[in-house]
Amino acid sequence: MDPDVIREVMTKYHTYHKSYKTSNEIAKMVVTGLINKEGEEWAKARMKLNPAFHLEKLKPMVPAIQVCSQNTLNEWKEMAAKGGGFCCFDVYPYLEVFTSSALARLMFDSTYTEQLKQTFLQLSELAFMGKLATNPLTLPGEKKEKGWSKACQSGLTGFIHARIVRENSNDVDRQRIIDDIIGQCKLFFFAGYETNSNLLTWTMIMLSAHQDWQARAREEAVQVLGNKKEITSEDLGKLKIATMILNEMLRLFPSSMEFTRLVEEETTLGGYTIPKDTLVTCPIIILQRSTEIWGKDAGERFAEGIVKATKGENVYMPFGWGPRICIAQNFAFLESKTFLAMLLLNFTFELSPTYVHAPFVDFTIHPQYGAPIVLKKL
Ligand code: HEM
Repeated sequence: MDPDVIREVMTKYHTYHKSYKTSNEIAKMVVTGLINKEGEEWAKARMKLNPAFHLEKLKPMVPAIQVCSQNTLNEWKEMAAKGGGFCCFDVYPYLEVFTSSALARLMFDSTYTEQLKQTFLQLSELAFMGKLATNPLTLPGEKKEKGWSKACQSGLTGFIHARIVRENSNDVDRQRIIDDIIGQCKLFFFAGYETNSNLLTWTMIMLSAHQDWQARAREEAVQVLGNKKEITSEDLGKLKIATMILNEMLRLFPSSMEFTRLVEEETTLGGYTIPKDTLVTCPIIILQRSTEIWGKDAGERFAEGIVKATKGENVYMPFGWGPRICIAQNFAFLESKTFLAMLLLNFTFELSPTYVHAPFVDFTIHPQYGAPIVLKKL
């Protein structure tokens, strides 16, 4: 797989379209917002959304992410207290709740209320059905999904109304704005909760297996954060070991193994003629896992950043590449680093003997049998 060919596919977004066209009704409910747009329509929508994801705009969110992290860790502390300082459980579902609650902050500036939790649960049911709906056939159970879709729609409408009222923007065509925002919210939820919980889950699994790195990351967290009550984005910027670890996790377990694009007009690529209506797949996992390119393991590879680690080559794309690169990578890092640092300050952890290493791929790469981990309160 030639990295330059992948670069070409990912960069020329007018020629290589995201291939989310489907006649399946469930998939249509799931694939909404920015990801469903092409050409000028996409460019306009992306331009509107970009500022909300600039690092400067996101920095003030760190305290709210810290509260979400603390809530999850408090639950773990309670479990540990009952077990004499130890607990053992599958961390994956808890990390999904954590990432959902952080998204609630991002989207609605709201805590993770019971009502929002219900809406997100319905959305994740829809996402699950969406994964099954990768063929054009109508699946049994679709009627139920329509019910969920309606319920999500009305749940989200409530939260958006509350925010519009709070922000006093009552002088415009509300329904149009609301429909548009709902589409984006659904997408942010689908794109954001599983990707980030996967990243944190693999990080916990791998740091359990590599205690030396866990110790290094903890030492750094203690040095940078000590007993600080409130974490800032500047603190997070100093967590170099944590950043190296997260980069390596995204190399080994990228959420998307491959990117698929649809060629709508005949074109040429890498010396080949590609006929109209062909799907082109870029399997980035092959590049990111190539021992020829990367050697055997991470070592200190990411110590001086991604450009040095890749020697400037286009071989590392966990957030995609080109104009349609992930809009929220800054948010993903703020969220993951905050949680990881707080986790390291509160617990040591190792793999449960029941853990089975079985990376499983549907839309994302996650552990097929969960992530049972033994945590010890520090
Ligand atoms: C570790 C976390 C994440 C990873 C690894 C990740 C990965 C990706 C990748 C690979 C793409 C490009 C897909 C393609 O080109 O086919 C993408 C796009 C996107 N991501 Fe993320 N993502 C993460 C977190 C998030 C979060 C938290 C959000 C929302 C809050 C989000 C929202 C989006 C959106 C809206 C797009 C579409 C951009 C466009 O088409 O212009 N992602 N993401």
